[in-house]
Amino acid sequence: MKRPSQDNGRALTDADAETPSAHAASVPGGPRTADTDGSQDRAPVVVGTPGSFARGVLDERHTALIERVRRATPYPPAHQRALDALLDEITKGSIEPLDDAEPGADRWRDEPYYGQRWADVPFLWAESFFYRKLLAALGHFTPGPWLGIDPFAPFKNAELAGSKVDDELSALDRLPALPPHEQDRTLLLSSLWGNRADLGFQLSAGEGGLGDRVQGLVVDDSDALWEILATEKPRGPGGPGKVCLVADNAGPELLPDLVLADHLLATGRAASVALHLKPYPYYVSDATTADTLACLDRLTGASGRAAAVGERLRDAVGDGRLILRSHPFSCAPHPYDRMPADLREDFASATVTVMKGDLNYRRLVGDRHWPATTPFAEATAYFPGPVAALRTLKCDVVTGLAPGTLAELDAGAESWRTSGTHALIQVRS
Ligand SMILES: O=P(O)(O)OC[C@H]1O[C@](O)(CO)[C@@H](O)[C@@H]1O
Repeated sequence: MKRPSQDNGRALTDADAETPSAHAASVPGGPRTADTDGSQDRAPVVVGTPGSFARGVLDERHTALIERVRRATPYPPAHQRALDALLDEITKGSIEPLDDAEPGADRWRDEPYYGQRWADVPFLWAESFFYRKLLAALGHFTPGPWLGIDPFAPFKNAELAGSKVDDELSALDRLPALPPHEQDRTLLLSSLWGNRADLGFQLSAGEGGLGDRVQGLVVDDSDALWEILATEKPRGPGGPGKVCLVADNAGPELLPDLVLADHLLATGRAASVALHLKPYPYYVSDATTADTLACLDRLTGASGRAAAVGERLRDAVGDGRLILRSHPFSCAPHPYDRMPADLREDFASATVTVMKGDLNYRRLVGDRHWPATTPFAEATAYFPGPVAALRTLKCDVVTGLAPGTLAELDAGAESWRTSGTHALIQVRS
């Protein structure tokens, strides 16, 4: 795999990345090359035919996930039967609405896709509704003994307890030896690459595990992000403002996100950080409030600098500088251009909103077949304030690539869009 040599005029050097080689994990269907197919430009991604990336997610990841969930927790017969019915529906049937008795079913009542084949509807909608139906099958919202039980908790807990996390937390002790700008960059990249810790993605990574990450970023607008956050800029009367950090995965991704949040607070880049979490378990490992509290415990239970970060963050929750939010729209099956007014106001009042991960990226740019060279600013023009995307590439959708970068990527490993080996930092000021 050749490395892209430049993007937006910036050299793609990245001393912090692990390795220059890319061993691409195989992704069913491989990438769509919509930019060479004018008829697909800007069309929403639909699940589509066998061989497409999206279809592979539905046919392979979702079916595998049902079996993993079933094995991880001893569910009673009614739940087992509901899982069987869901498996049957997604493999052979058409989309059935939620049962009228399901708590919160009214939120989904007016969706337009019931009765259609799963293959024929927007990918974003199909994935989101699958997770909602999985929770319904397991009684997650139904008053009773299974209310609020997270079916993904066994996987999340195992990952958070792992020794890889110990290593990453102890690496924080080496941070003070770096000059300030390198501390900034190390923590930003650690949050970015933490996005590979996505349990849904790992379901299809195969026995070889995740491919090696590629040195350098396909787009690196990090200077623009630090510029937005610059402490020496003239400030409003209240000094530094609020940063919205829209979290993605729990555990090994959320930990570096929390460390970054602490760094923004401690260095005066932010007076407060609003951490947007999922209101319920979603996309396997997406972070909820419970996952955040588990990460805070993991930090405070560590030694050295990690423990100090954990204590500071606990204090920050206590005095309102770290604000935990879980807006219902965070689990909605729609792009952010349909966000409700209260969420829009939250993002509009932030110095910058940092969107973590692949799904947030898809929702930010609308999960469309954009030509990959479409400016990121164009795809996010509707967003109510400065916005940054920190994402490893795990789906077909991408914007903001320089033509030369795109040509180099297309000449390399076929799966660069979906293998999680490449990453980007994009900013719209
Ligand atoms: O955790 P992330 O980075 O949002 O990724 C979610 C994953 O799920 C997908 O939406 C497909 O299941 C991919 O885009 C991505 O691999």
